[in-house]
Amino acid sequence: MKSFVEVPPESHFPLQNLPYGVFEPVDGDGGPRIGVAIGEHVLDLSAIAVAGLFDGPILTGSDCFFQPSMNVFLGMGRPAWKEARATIQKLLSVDEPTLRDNASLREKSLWPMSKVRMLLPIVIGDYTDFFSSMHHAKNCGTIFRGPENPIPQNWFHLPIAYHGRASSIVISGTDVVRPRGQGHPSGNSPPSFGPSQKLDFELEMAAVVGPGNKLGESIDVDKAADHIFGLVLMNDWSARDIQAWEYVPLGPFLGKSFGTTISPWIVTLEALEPFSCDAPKQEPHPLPYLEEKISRNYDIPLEVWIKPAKHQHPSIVTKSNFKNLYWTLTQQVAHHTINGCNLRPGDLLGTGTISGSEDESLGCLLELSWNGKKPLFLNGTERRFLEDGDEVTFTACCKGNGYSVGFGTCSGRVLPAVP
Ligand SMILES: O=C(O)/C=C/C(=O)CC(=O)CC(=O)O
Ligand SMILES: [Ca+2]
Ligand SMILES: [Mg+2]
Repeated sequence: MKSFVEVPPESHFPLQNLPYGVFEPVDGDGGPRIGVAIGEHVLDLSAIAVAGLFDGPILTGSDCFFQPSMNVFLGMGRPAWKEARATIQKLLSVDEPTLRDNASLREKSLWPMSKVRMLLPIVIGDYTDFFSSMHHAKNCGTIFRGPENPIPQNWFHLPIAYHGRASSIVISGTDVVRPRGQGHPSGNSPPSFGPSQKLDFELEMAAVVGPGNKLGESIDVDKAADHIFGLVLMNDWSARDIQAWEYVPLGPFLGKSFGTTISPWIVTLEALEPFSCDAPKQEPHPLPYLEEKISRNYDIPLEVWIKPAKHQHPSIVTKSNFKNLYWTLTQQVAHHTINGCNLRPGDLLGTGTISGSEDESLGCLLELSWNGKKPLFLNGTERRFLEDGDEVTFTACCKGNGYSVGFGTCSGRVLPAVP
């Protein structure tokens, strides 16, 4: 499978991937539109639609690619997604002359990535964050609540989550301002107040919801995959000092809601299919509404890099994998809707921090530095939590036979707190 558009060998975006995003030209030549990444270019789907090349039964005449966000297309569901993928894959392939031999259409529709700015691809009505890595749950439980019973009893029976804040989700490349807030009182003194002293990243991925469900109805776990369009990388920036003081008994609030960063390219479940793998065995057995005929995970290697302000190069701080998750995406969707809560196209479902079992595969600094007790070294520089000027970058790339299906990067730099 090869494209007439040049794809460098290490590219995350060969013809097998075709992730979706929303971009605008940097020179101000028109507004936001939907595109698909191919090598170091973006294919403008609005230009392809204007040329009448989406000519299948569902997409002919549709306005879904004339939108400034993906939501309309997301709501159309898997038959439309399959049709679009087949059309785009054919149009970009090396033996297909339609676009390859049409210089004026290529000029209008293929943008070098250096000439575009990526935007949030979806209007996110609601954002939920799960807690689905057992290693992360165990480590956080030990740190916050003690080693006796680190994982709460409910954790093995349901995918725990909290409702996150959608308004502060930003696209990769956006700076994040260090939050201010209250921290634990020491002794008889009042709570402390000021810039967070324990700012952290959380290595997550997030599912982008396609068609939703009606209020009052629920989504069957065996049909839940049809409600998931694809995945992005997600950094759930977390202020551990604010979180530890505020979260009893209602859960995370201001320690998380000041910022969440996502990567711009949504990699579809179709593109991830070759990397699907068995999900871990669940013991105790889940209740019937969470029991699925086929329980799958994806083998997606993940990395986190930090570049301190004064460093020339970033240093790697952890290597994890999506397959470390205990609860599957489909179980998360089934659980989210079992009470009749409605999901809507464009909703974002964070997986929770993806920690593995090894010291080198932990998904946040809280775990890596064991709440600041044990420093990490970034090319000689000590880190317990994030410092101003640190740039945190996540990346993920599945290795196929002679090709990669990658996510690009999800990055953000820490700015000092407002005085
Ligand atoms: O165990 C706790 O008290 C807190 C855990 C988290 O902060 C994690 C959270 O946001 C969910 C996750 O990312 O897994
Ligand atoms: Ca989180
Ligand atoms: Mg956050």
